[in-house]
Amino acid sequence: METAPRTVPAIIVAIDGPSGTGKSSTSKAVATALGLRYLDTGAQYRAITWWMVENGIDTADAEAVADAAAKPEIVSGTDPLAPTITVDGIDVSGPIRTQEVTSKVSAVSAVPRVRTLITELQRSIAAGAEGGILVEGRDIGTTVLPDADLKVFLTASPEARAARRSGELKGKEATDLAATREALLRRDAADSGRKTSPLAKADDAVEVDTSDLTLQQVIECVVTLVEEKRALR
Ligand SMILES: Nc1ncnc2c1ncn2[C@@H]1O[C@H](COP(=O)(O)OP(=O)(O)OP(=O)(O)O)[C@@H](O)[C@H]1O
Ligand SMILES: Nc1ccn([C@@H]2O[C@H](COP(=O)(O)O)[C@@H](O)[C@H]2O)c(=O)n1
Repeated sequence: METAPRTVPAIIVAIDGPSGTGKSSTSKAVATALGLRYLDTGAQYRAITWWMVENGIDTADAEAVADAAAKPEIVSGTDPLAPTITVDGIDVSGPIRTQEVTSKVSAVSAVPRVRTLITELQRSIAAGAEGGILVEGRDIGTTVLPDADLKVFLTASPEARAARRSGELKGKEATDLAATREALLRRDAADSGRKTSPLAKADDAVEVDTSDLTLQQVIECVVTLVEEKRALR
């Protein structure tokens, strides 16, 4: 008797956590290893922030941001080996990483209308990912995909995160460790303190403290968690 080939059911994985805890690096590697699509939701909030700046909208004016929020068309490519992000057809993968965008993104992402629109976009991308998807951000497990099969919440000490970020910036911008640490903590405080869908750990998320783990160890840990979930389905 012929047996049908065993298909792996699509799995939805949510990875959340504060800035610099390793969400993007871990998520891309895990999605690549397991054949999942990958969505960087921070890039989407950065993209809408970039558009506001480009179009002269005061990002501190929540009403102006809300009024303009539906205008840009944001498109995310979900190949974990080459994720892409465009706004109205323009590749913004570089410009969304500037200091200016980083310093303004928390204000823009706190505007409820922005969150509603971006959350809808994220849910439609996840629903269309036939082979499963890994979505990383701040509110994926709590709000965007509360029924995700696996939720992981990455943490790391502010010192470890600042050291990692300073390592990235070396040679490009000033690498003052204390200033980097303060900037990270300021962004976390704004993201955790907003009213709508703040940065938070879902009750059913597995917390992984990455402070003393190498990136490879974190990747292996998350791969194991996904494989355990898959085995149960
Ligand atoms: N466990 C780890 N050990 C050492 N370095 C790490 C580890 N995890 C990530 N890194 C490094 O830390 C930096 C930040 O990682 P990454 O961008 O993945 O974090 P993030 O949580 O996605 O940050 P953000 O939310 O600000 O986008 C990168 O340079 C990455 O290579
Ligand atoms: N689910 C999310 C993801 C991100 N944000 C906001 O975007 C900022 C940038 O995120 P990075 O991961 O690229 O650093 C982040 O500071 C948040 O303000 C969000 O609100 N929800």
